[in-house]
Amino acid sequence: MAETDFWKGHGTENDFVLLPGDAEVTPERVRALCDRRAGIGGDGVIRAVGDGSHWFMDYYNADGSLSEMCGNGIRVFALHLREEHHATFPLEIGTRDGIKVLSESELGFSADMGSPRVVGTSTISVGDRTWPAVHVDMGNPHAVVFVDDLDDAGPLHDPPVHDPADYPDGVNVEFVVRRGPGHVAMRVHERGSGETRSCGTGACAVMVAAARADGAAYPATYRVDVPGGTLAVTLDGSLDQDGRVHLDGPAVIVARGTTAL
Ligand SMILES: N[C@@H](CCC[C@H](N)C(=O)O)C(=O)O
Repeated sequence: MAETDFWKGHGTENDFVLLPGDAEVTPERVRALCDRRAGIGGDGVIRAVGDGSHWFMDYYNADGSLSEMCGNGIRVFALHLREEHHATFPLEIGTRDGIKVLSESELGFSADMGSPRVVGTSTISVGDRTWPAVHVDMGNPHAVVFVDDLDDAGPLHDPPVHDPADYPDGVNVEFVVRRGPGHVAMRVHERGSGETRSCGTGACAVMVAAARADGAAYPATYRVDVPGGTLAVTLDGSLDQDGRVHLDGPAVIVARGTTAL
């Protein structure tokens, strides 16, 4: 594979390898880059496709599969564009789920994630345990499972079992506990990446499911704790009136270099 520049970054420890727009990307190359022992290591790869004024986040999961959207990745991508390409904000970024607008914030960056869709209910199983799940579409698919304790789901070495009729393209599964009013904590098993330290779209799905269950008054902001840190998620209006979700959190670049992987 031809040598290419790379950057490594994370948002609440959901970590990504960033590549320039002319880098060749194949599923094999994504897997090699994301390998935590033989590669750089990451939950996904982001290719920065653009011409200096229009940008597209070309996102891949660690197993080489595509996803429509990545909420933590888009903040890291925004930081990369500011540092390496002099991008100014607010900034429109294209994704497979359409255009997202990124703004600078006290925490780092805030992303307008659009209007969520609560599709219905489903079930999720791990081992001999089965829970009801709320199906939330954030552009990518999520199953939100309220549990008594975050350890209830066990070590999550294998993907939780979902109903393929509800999720024909697979699903990201969030296990959630309540910590207090407007405050939840979650673990996530990501489609294509396994258990990760955070998931931005997952935090949005969790907030939407929790606020809906709480009968929250809008705008509502929830603190969402993840193993890798804390995110703030705001729903600016009711779901019936196409309220939009805003995801706010940190972004960090930790390394840059070249790789022939
Ligand atoms: N970690 C991401 C979500 C990445 C995509 C996901 N695994 C999928 O396949 O939909 C986030 O921060 O949102």
